[in-house]
Amino acid sequence: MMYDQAGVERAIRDLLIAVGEDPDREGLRDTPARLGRSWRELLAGMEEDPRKHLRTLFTTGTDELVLVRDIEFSSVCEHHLLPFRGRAHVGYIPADGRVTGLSKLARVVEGYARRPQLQERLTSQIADAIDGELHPQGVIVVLEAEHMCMSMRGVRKPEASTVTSALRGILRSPATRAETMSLILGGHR
Ligand SMILES: Nc1nc2c(ncn2[C@@H]2O[C@H](COP(=O)(O)OP(=O)(O)OP(=O)(O)O)[C@@H](O)[C@H]2O)c(=O)[nH]1
Ligand SMILES: [Zn+2]
Repeated sequence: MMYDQAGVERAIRDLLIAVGEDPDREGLRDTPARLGRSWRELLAGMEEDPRKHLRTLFTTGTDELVLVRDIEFSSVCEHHLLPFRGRAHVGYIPADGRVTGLSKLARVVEGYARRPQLQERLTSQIADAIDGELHPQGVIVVLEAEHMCMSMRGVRKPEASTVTSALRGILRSPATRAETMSLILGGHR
C-alpha cells in the first residue's frame, strides 16, 4: 500500500482534537501536513526492499571478516510509535571472496529501521538479508539502542541501553563469535 499523506494528515488533526488542542490555532495549523511528511520519512523503509542494496557484489581474493561498526540508526517502536535510536555493528565472513559495498550494509540497516519495529526483529532482518543475498560463511549483527518509550515515559530509565544480536553460520560458534564480539566492543569508549 502506498503512503496516504492526506489520510495521515486527517488522523493527526483528529489526534490534536482528541488530546484537547485546537488544530486551527496558528502554531498547529501546518502540523498535520508537516508531521505527515515526517512520518513518511521515518517509515520510508516500508516502500523499499532493503535486500536490493546487497545485489551490488564484488569479488575479492580473501574470505576474512568485514565489519562496519557504529552505524547510527533511528527506528520507531511498534508498541508506542516512539523512536528508538542507537548504533548497529554489522559484520560477515565472505564465502568465495564475495563481498558487497560497505555503504550497502548501512543502507540495509536504514531500510529495515525505517518501519514500525521491534529491536529484535530489526536485528534478525539485517542478518537474514546479508545471509540470504551474500551466502557468506557467517554473519554478526549487534544493535545497541535507547528506547524513548523507556526513557520519556513508562518506566523512565533514560540511560538504559538495549543490546541485541543475531548470528548466522560460523559466527554462531563460540570461538569465532568471541573474537568478533571483542572487535565490536573493543572500539568502545
Ligand atoms: N522486546 C521488545 N520490547 C519492546 C521494544 N520496544 C518497546 N518494547 C516494550 O514493549 C512493551 C509493551 O508493554 P505493554 O505492557 O503492552 O505497554 P505499556 O503499558 O506501555 O508498558 P510500559 O512501557 O512498561 O509502561 C514494553 O515493555 C516496552 O518496553 C522492542 O524493540 N523489543
Ligand atoms: Zn515502545
